[in-house]
Amino acid sequence: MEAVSSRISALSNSTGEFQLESFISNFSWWKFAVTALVLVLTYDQVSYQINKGTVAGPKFKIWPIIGPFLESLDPKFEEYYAKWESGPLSCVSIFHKFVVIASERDLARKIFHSPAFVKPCVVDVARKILRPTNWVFLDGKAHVDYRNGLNGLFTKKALEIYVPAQEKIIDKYLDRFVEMTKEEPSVFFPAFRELMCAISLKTFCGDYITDDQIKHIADEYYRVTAAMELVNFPIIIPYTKTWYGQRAADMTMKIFEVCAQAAKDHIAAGGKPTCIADAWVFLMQEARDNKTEDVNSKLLVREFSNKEISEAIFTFLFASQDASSSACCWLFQVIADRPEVAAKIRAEQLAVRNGDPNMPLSSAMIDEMTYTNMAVKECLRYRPPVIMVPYVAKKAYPISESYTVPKGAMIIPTTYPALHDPEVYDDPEEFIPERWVEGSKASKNTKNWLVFGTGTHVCLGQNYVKMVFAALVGKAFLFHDIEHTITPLSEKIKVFATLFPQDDLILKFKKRDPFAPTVGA
Ligand code: HEM
Repeated sequence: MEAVSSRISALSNSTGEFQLESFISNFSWWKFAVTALVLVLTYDQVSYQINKGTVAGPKFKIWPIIGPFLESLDPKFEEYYAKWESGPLSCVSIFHKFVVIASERDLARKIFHSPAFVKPCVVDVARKILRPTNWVFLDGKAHVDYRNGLNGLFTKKALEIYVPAQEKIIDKYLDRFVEMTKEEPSVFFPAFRELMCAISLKTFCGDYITDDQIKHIADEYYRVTAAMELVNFPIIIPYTKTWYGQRAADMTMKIFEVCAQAAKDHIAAGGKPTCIADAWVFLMQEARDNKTEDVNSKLLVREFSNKEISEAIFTFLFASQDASSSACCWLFQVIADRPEVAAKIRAEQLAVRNGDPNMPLSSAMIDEMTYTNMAVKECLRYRPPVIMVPYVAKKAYPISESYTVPKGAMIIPTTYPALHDPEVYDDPEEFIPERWVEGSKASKNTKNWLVFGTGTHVCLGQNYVKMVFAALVGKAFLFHDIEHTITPLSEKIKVFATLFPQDDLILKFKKRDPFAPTVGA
């Protein structure tokens, strides 16, 4: 009996081996490749279905593996808009990245306010460009503590210190714009990027940074923006976009390091703060000498190295440059197209200077510019520079009763839909500064005001932004006639990290008598 069964098993073994052998010998490479491909494609579609769950999105990944990668290289505002309209939560999958987009106000707010589940998501290459040691990559308590230490640089008292340096730069560039467009109108997208960069750099580094360095950084900075594409090769290869971006960032941080040391020398010699670098060193000194009662300032008690200060200042430039350039383009376009708004701004600018147009700017004066501030606020609502803020789920995140964002997925709160909500803003597609008068529906519904995000990562520079823009457009329109050449693309929106007019904004600046009657007020 045993002999029979062992023969049978030997036979079946040898048959099995024979079948396996012939299977392997018949299994050519192309069959292997096809099988592997089918498995990968099936896995890609199945994991997409599992992640997608109940949220809106294509039934299948129409482009297997890559998803809408090609569209992401040239993003269109209309495509984003269609996505937001497709449901309160919608999704896309690009390569291995699964992305959930929240277009409803309360869902967006919930994400901003869920630091236990989510943290800001930067493209992989950002860690290399901003350096892994940078404070922006801190999470939880470490982030809150570091950030509280920086708050002192953006208080009302601190912002006041930076106004004279900002005014000098504003005046210089406004004169340059007149000269630049003496013969004919010019495209202003690059000019406004340079202006924004110059204002930031003067605010951050005061007179420690030279005009040549400002020009050089402004010229090179676009390489940093260009390097931050959604999908990047994980290694920085020489002469690619990411390589140029990293070089531009390193060059800028080196300049900031030298400025940080100059600020330390200035404050040590008893100098008064004039810029952010000074203010930081000054607060550090006060904390060290135990001269401050402010709990947040006490967080600055340790010695921050020049490298650390330079990295943090670079994050201010990084956070501000694209968003501020976008806001600047829309503000000038929108006001130049509306003579009645320009007229009100001019009248107010003369009034806050008590009829003396040459009175230097101050933060108290900027506070008094009620209408100008409303125009700035309305422009930030009408064309919010940042329309989506990418976060990543640190763990499975139950965002609604029916949907849990999978761990590792990107989760993106939007700002645009809340800022164009017709229930809060009548005629949301119209630019109406008056909607912000005190006590109005718009100003009471603060939950919709997502221009600067909300929660633990809310924009550190938001008060700074409002002050700079009120100061800038105030002076620009008081002293200039600004003509906008309207083209069929002026109102069309281009996405380049933030939003811009598709024709890159064509303007002409002409000096005007600040006492000239304001037509249309
Ligand atoms: C119009 C101009 C600006 C807009 C629309 C804007 C908008 C934003 C938004 C939406 C966020 C994300 C907030 C969140 O996740 O809740 C942010 C973060 C940030 N912004 Fe701004 N920003 C502007 C200019 C600036 C400027 C001028 C500075 C600095 C001088 C700045 C510094 C920062 C920093 C440091 C963060 C990160 C804060 C953190 O992670 O704790 N921003 N900004």
